[in-house]
Amino acid sequence: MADVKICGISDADMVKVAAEAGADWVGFVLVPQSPRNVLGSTASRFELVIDLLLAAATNNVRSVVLVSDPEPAILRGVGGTVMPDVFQLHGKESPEFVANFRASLPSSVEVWKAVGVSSREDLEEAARLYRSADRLLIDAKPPEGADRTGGHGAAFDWSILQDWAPATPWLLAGGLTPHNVAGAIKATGAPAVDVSSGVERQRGIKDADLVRAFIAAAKSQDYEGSHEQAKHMGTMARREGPLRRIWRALRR
Ligand SMILES: O=C(O)c1ccccc1NCC(=O)[C@H](O)[C@H](O)COP(=O)(O)O
Repeated sequence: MADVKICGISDADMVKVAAEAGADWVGFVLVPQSPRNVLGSTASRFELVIDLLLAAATNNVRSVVLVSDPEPAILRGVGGTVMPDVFQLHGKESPEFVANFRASLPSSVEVWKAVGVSSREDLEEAARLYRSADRLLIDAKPPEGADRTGGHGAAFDWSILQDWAPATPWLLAGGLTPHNVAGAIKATGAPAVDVSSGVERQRGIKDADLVRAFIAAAKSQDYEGSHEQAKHMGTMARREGPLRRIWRALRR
């Protein structure tokens, strides 16, 4: 069963929704250009980040702080408050930066490196360069001229992943939705998946039913349907509770 990360959450209620639906990680974006940014611009810039990290801890779901070519002050600021379970580096961080950052943290905190790919060569290069990362997040390349590196709802050609077996654990990201995630897991063998746009009702605003539907589909791996069916599935997943969901999945 694939692990699931719901990325770009910006309020504590949605942390709870994702945790109750069975998410393995919740991600918080600290990138000012992002519509999901949770980093404030004033002296209390970490206030919301701290609230979200505490909400994740309270709801027993692992937290991922996402940064992109971060200023040292941001890393020091987060690390000096409530330590997340994971730092996800989603910019042009060099292999040396990743290795040094990894070495500076306790082993209980993971460092993930996100890479945009469009070819087999990109995948192989990422696996070779970023051996020190605890996980690779394999995403689509950002569109030409984009002001941020992720969260665009764009997929890449999954066929490049065929028989790819890197030494480093990895997650599949980019353009995943409740409708395509089960197929994506089947097609690629991804051990974990990540989503942001595909569970939003409008850019930057998460939809609780789509979050539930995505997690249910990723965990059962056999769901395909329309947007409305997906939302309905999310509602049913919420009503049924985890045992009933498992029972239904086993009966299929
Ligand atoms: O989500 C953002 O706005 C974002 C901004 C800057 C750097 C990375 C960002 N997101 C990274 C993620 O982990 C997304 O979940 C990943 O790119 C997949 O996004 P999507 O295709 O929208 O599901």
